Amino acid sequence: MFELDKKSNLLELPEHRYQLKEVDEARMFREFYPYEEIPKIAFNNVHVPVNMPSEIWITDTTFRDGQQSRAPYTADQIVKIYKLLNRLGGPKGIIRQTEFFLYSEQDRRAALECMNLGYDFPEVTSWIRASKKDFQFVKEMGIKETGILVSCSDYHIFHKLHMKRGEAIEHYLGVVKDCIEAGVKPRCHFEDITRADIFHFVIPFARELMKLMGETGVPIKIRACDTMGYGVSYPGAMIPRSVHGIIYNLHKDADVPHALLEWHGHNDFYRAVANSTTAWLYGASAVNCSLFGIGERTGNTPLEAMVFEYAQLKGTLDGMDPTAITELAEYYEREVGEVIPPRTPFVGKNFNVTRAGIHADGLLKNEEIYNIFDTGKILNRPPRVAISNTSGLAGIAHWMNSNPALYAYKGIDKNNPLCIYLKDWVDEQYAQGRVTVITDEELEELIHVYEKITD
Ligand SMILES: CC(C)C(=O)C(=O)O
Repeated sequence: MFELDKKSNLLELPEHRYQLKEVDEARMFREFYPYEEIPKIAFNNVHVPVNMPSEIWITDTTFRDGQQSRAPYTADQIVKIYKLLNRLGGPKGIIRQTEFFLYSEQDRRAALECMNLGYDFPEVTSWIRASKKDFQFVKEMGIKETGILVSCSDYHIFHKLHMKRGEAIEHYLGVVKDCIEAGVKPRCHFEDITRADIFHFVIPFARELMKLMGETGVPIKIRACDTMGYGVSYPGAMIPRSVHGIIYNLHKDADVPHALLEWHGHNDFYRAVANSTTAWLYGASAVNCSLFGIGERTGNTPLEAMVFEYAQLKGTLDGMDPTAITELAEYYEREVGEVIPPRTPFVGKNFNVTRAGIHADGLLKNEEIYNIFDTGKILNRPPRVAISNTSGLAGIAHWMNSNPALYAYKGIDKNNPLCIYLKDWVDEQYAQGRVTVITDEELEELIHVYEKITD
């Protein structure tokens, strides 16, 4: 286990915690991020309590972070996806908000069309340049909340903004005040929080924001952005990489209410889902996600994954309709031109396709043996078997039974002569040196041949 040397000042004395600390040079947290080496996960064995809010929900960034990493959606595509998000999130609004760019005419038209549908959820919010003019514009469009970028690591403060920490806070507070004055609720995106000085920048700044909230009576949201996907959820891991540490301290040391705390993750180290669930468990009501995880670089937390995390944690889907996930995936592949990798959980073409004969045999005897849940009922995707050299007669019979195109053969037994005919052909293929799986189309064609021979 990686341990820091004793001189490390990462363990702060409590009385120093809430004070902004000016530094002459950017603090790059080289102990964790040496750059020319793999980042390190350090442990100090500080454990914080699980404290899941009674109400948790999902917010969506498909049209913001999602669109940053791909060709823009057309307005019609946005409206179609928005409608499906509404159906997926259900009447209780488990998918509570979604955020829109408002830069181009097309962005604005799409946002207005979605608002005109009159749905309660997901609420349309915005993402704009932080200027008085743009806040006014958001207000005029009837949008009640906007995201504002408040980058919080020295990487950004020193090397992008060329400011000192105090200056950055002054600047951000000015922007937030302008937003409130324009009559729009601010959502502060704490960019790069997993490389930020939590006790000497993040907490003092969050406390200033909470003070402003007290003075104005306007709720100020804090979105903790793990911009580079460095966050970890391991017990005893050190801040600023510890997701639970960040959420716990924002709630406890800066008094940010659960309902105003949100987590935004990235998947650079394959941790986006676990980190988002951790944020819920340790006190953030909201996790920000994008459909199929489409977002900058390796992407964001996949929204569909958090639907299933929600259902598992809460023991209920709470009115969400996951069959909309299947429709969204089909729509993305058919109309949006996105290729969903076939092994992607819940949505990939093969997520519940079994290949090995022994597994297919089990699936045929009892579906539950090799299917994660009733994917037919919950996602409208019954489990399937793909045919290969290991499928066997049972696999072929299951493939026939689960193929909607072969309705006439429903209930066919593995000893039926047609199954034996197909298996002989499959065996012959592999005997001749084939290395790929057999496609549905090939087998369907062969069935037509068999029907003709036996007619
Ligand atoms: C730009 C910010 C808000 C972001 O999306 C992130 O930090 O990932």
